[in-house]
Amino acid sequence: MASAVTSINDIKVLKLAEVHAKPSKSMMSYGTAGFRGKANELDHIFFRMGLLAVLRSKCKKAVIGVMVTASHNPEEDNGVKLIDPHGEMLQQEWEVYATKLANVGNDEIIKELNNIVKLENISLEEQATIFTARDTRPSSIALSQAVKDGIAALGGTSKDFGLMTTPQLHYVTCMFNCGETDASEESYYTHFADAFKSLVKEKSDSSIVTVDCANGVGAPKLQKLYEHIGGSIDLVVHNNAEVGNGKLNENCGADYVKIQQQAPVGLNMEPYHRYCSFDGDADRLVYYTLDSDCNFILLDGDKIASLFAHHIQELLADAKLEAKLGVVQTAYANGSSTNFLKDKLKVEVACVKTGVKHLHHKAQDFDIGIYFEANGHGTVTVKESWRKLLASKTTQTNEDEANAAKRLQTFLSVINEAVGDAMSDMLAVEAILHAKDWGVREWSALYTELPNRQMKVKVADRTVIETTDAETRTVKPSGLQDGIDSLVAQYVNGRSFVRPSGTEDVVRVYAESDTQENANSLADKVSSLVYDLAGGTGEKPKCS
Ligand SMILES: CC(=O)N[C@H]1[C@@H](OP(=O)(O)O)O[C@H](CO)[C@@H](O)[C@@H]1O
Ligand SMILES: [Mg+2]
Repeated sequence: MASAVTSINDIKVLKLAEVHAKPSKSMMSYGTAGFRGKANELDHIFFRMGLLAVLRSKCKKAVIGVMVTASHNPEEDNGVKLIDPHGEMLQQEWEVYATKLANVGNDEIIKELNNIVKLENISLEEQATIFTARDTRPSSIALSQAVKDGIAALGGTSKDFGLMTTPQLHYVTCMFNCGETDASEESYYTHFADAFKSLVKEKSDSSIVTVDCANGVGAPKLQKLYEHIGGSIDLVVHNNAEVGNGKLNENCGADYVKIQQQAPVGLNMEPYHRYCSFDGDADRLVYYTLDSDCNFILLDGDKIASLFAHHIQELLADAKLEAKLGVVQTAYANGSSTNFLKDKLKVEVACVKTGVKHLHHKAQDFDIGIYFEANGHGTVTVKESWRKLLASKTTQTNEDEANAAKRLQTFLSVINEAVGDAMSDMLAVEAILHAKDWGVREWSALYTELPNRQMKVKVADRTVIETTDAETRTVKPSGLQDGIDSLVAQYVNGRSFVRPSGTEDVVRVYAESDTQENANSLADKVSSLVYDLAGGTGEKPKCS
């Protein structure tokens, strides 16, 4: 353990800050999921996030996680995010400190740190422990070291878990702070594999799942999970950089499949067989298959949320249990999924801004909150008070009701509540399909998506676009929203919105309509409008 400190050791911090010097022009902000950018421009940010994690740990008197990953971004990028004690994303007020600390000159670092200490009333005598982990990017090793240098500079202790998926680091951070002092990667596998094996005792004929791991950290970790699961499921790992020569996220992974609406590279699909994709740090999951005419069918985050809601609702009814059940989505959710949840299942649906921190927060308003981004990032949260109610139901005399309560309890234990987790969500999907004796065909028939299209527009400065109403409408630049409104009015079931990305240097355009042709055409027209009114650069984007 490092010795307690009563004031910031200026000399030590400044010496290491020189080693991890900030390029003079660099200005970055803590975005949708932490800092992201070109890996070779980020060294100072990682060092400073090590510093910040120490203050956060002292402030919360708990272990804090720091994950080194840029998720679905290209291999050349990297990123860093802090994980709060219960495995949640960093509290939003601290994102402001993170941005400030990332952008000050080296000479102002000490002032900024002292400022946070004062504002948050942090006792520097507290011990600080930080868990770190990284994805498979070549740059991640050196950038993890920069984080550890930051931790050491402020006298914190770091424990490096090495290669891990993002949800694994969330899980071990949460478990350790909940009192499981031997929380480890191994305890992650044991927990989820045991939960799955008690839900699925025998594999069914249709349970071969081919998993595209995006050539990322998900591949070796899924292999390990599979070793713990034994004979309950057949998994085939595809796009594993350890055995092939594929590049991280290149023409593969959940983001590629969702946006391109096509299979990842090298996958030969058969009608109605089961396929899914993780993203680069394995916190997103999408399923897909082919129909009998070999049309590509995507079962994305919206379909997963709908399947979860359908199943949980059934178990609640069987157990005769009341619960405030809600689903949280973003504007990217397909209109048909929202209608299905509201009109067919009669479930409350909330729409919040993009970024799981917003969804997670809102989900906690419900006894059982299911949240998913359409891209496949999501999970289920359960209120502690309601969990107790469920536990008491499992011991009631009515056997059928008690058994249904037990099934729900076990189902909830296969979910990683701390954060969306591709591996645990995949187990949850497989457990539901097994319980219902469904294949992808039955699952996909829950509702039919409205055709949609997403596009990216490059502009000189994406901050010229400002949004409101959970990012569904723009307020700046002037004329853009009016233009979008009049285009949307020309399409049957038209819907479109634009927002600056928080992880890439682009403006995202989303469009939905009655046919794919119309969705493409609306997306093209809105993209062109963004290009003209928001300072587009390079070639005008076109999807059709
Ligand atoms: C449309 C879309 O998929 N946006 C993604 C993407 O954020 P942007 O702010 O849109 O770049 O990355 C986030 C982090 O992974 C994820 O939470 C979010 O859903
Ligand atoms: Mg990710």
